[in-house]
Amino acid sequence: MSDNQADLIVHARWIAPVTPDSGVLENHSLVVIDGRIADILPTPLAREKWQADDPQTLDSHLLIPGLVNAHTHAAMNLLRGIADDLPLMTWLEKHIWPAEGQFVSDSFVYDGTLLAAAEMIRSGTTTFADMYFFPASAARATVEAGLRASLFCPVLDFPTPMGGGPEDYLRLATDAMDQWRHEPRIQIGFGPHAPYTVSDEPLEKVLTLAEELDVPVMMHVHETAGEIQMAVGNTGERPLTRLKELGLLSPRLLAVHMTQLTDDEIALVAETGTQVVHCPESNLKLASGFAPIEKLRQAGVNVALGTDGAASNNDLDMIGEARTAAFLAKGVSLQADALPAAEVLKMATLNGAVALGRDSEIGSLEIGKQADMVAVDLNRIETQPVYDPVAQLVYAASRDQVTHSWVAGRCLLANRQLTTLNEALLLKNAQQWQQQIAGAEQRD
Ligand SMILES: CSC[C@H]1O[C@@H](n2cnc3c(O)ncnc32)[C@H](O)[C@@H]1O
Ligand SMILES: [Zn+2]
Repeated sequence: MSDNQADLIVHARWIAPVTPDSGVLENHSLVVIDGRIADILPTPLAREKWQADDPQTLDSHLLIPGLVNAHTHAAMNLLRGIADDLPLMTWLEKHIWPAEGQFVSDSFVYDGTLLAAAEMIRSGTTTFADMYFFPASAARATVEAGLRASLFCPVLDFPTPMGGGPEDYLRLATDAMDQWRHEPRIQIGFGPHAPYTVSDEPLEKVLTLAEELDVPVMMHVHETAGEIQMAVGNTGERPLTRLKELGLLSPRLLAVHMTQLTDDEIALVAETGTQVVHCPESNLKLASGFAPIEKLRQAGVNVALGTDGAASNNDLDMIGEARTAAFLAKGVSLQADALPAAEVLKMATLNGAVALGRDSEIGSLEIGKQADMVAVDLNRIETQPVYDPVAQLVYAASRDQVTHSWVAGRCLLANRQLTTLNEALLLKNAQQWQQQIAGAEQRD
């Protein structure tokens, strides 16, 4: 027996490390020490070289890097189904913003983020990028769930339950950065909502602070044709031109949606190294348009994948989102080879980590990186037989096939059981919020 003691060993039927030249490894094992990947090697060798108290043998499973949901509004899980089948601005102005104005609070965000965390863990996400109110409550929920998050603090021109205006929002954001700077699983950034809700002066302050503090910035950009028409009507300029003039286009910016792009704008996004986050299901459901993903990729832009919030998607299922992204890219480009399965898996993992500036730690399964990974059982009627495990994951598997999840080597899902969260309590809280919110809607 070997004297190389590991904290965790996973013997997997397949491992997709999402590294440039490794493809899919068959009958390999992944070894974890102190939360990091210490070794990846053929299982017979691993059995000789390493030992662990409770090795996991997952002999019909594909092990992948934890999925990185690069854009969501986690607490909006409590608003799932409140307003459907509407275009963006009607949805926001007539339903979502009034509901948020009435109900969003510290406890709403804490309970909503915990509910979302459970859904994310059960569907293979280990890191999420969130843009929502009361980020300190979201951070508390994230730490309790054991997930990793990049929390983008809102900045808007107008008052909300969280603050009276830009000065408040900027102060709250820098306070949150200070408060969470010692928690390695939490990253805090700035989240100016959109070009149509944030004026030039606060955007200039966001840029100065983001550069000074070296943090990322996330913004909804070019989500609909209406957004462009409104900006051109009011200022004569398209929003992306304005952001360029303000100096915001850079690798620090995660531009979410980007469904309306000219070829020149695609070149500009590529030149400036701006990150794009694609949310195909939200764009489809709100009838916002289609992001030209294949053109962006061909231009060398890093494209990550996000679900957006559960009130516009209506789920936080990154496996489903990956399938939609692949099909949509093929449909929009009329090229069947657009966004192949391995590329879309990279978009859902490593590209998200790159967009968040966290790829030295997460996004792929490599020695030295954090042991953030999930196992998907392919031994189901729906995914047998297996010729290509990554194609099976993207084109045929469902999120309920995610059996195990680990963040920094800590198990958050074991045989589909949540280990950090109390499912019964989450359900009870969700139902209580529904009664309160639906009751108020009836009285209005
Ligand atoms: C400033 S906190 C986030 C803010 O964004 C709203 N929101 C959710 N989804 C979208 C979307 O697709 N486009 C624009 N704004 C969105 C959310 O309700 C919060 O108010
Ligand atoms: Zn959004």
